[in-house]
Amino acid sequence: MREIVILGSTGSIGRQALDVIRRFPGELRVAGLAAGSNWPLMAEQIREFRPRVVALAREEAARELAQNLPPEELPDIFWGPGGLVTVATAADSGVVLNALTGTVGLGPTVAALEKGLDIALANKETLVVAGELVMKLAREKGARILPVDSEHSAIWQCLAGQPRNRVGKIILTASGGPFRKEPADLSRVTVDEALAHPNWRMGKKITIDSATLMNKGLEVLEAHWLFAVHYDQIEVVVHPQSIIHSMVEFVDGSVIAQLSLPDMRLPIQYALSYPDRWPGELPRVDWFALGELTFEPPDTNRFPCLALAYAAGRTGGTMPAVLNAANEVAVDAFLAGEIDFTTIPRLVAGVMEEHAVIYEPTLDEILAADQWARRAAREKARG
Ligand SMILES: NC(=O)C1=CN([C@@H]2O[C@H](COP(=O)(O)OP(=O)(O)OC[C@H]3O[C@@H](n4cnc5c(N)ncnc54)[C@H](OP(=O)(O)O)[C@@H]3O)[C@@H](O)[C@H]2O)C=CC1
Ligand SMILES: CC(=O)[C@@H](O)[C@H](O)COP(=O)(O)O
Ligand SMILES: [Mn+2]
Repeated sequence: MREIVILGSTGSIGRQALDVIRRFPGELRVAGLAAGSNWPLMAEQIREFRPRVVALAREEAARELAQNLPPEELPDIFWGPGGLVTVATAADSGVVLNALTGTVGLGPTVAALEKGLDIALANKETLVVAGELVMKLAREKGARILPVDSEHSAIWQCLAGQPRNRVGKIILTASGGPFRKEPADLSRVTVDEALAHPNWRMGKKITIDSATLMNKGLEVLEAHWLFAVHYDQIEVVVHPQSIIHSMVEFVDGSVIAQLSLPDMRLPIQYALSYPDRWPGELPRVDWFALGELTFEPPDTNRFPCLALAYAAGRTGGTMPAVLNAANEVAVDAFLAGEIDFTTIPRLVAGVMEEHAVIYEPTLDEILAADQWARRAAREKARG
């Protein structure tokens, strides 16, 4: 029986992970859960999955949770960043699934790795912000980082059994988002339009990132760290159907791709079953109903965030943390109706231009750069 801790259990990935666990009661059991403010859903999850330990973002939410569960069903309840770390390190073995959104995912990832625990990583911001430190820590502690992001799960599967020094390039597929072709003027798109992803139902932050193509940019950095490939070896190809989740081209010109219907339960399940594959009833590709699979280059004039992410990755040091933090603030401001869609890349670029990069930063220097970028981005968002 594999013990699973889920950080972000009330979110899109967290809920789908619990659905996977529900399907494999003989293989997986929930040891701990953590979430932000959604205590009513957390209460339901506790009743069904009986974790030993849980955490919420704030003390008031934790109190509400405790008051709304019968004493015999009460797990140990914690809160705040410390609570996240307590839950992340609650098991002595098994897998910690990090499905938190944003930089808040970094602290518990580091804590779990320090303890030598394997991480199933959906929270791409962890690697964007501190990829070098996180990968080094995982190597030192003998812990595995199991990719959950669909593209990185695909690449991981394509690389299985292949010589790592024979990779020519990684081809990251992108849906292109809801504004791939239109409208011509992106400054007037609404929040609802930006949240209408053509293929995936996800949390708000990643859905806006998909619409700006920042999601693909963050995934370029994530691939760089996970698979130790240079930025010149990572190509983004727009594939609007989201059936091919990514590909690897080897030095002899052969290309291996991973295909499936767009359903995150598959990469989640693979990370939790690895190195095995478990039989299941997730929807299958119907080849004759599929229609065309098409490919086109990304338009970086229309979507400058992709180029900004490559630039931040190539610069290195604290720049990726600044890119990520400025983007988090910009996305929040767009969702709150404070800035328009085209201001997101302009704001991120402006903050990056003002940043004095620290190379080979410590974790504290990365966190300080993150805080600086948030302040700078908030000022710009206020105009
Ligand atoms: N959704 C998807 O299909 C995919 C997501 N990813 C990545 O996975 C991660 C999660 O995405 P997604 O599931 O869509 O996001 P959601 O917004 O749906 O869920 C985020 C989760 O994090 C919790 N959370 C937020 N802030 C805090 C905090 N301060 N302390 C504790 N918990 C907190 C939320 O709790 P609450 O709701 O209770 O506030 C929620 O459980 C992101 O990094 C995303 O980029 C990657 C590939 C696909
Ligand atoms: C499901 C998943 O992994 C998302 O990151 C997805 O890739 C978003 O789609 P885009 O290709 O539009 O960014
Ligand atoms: Mn992805």
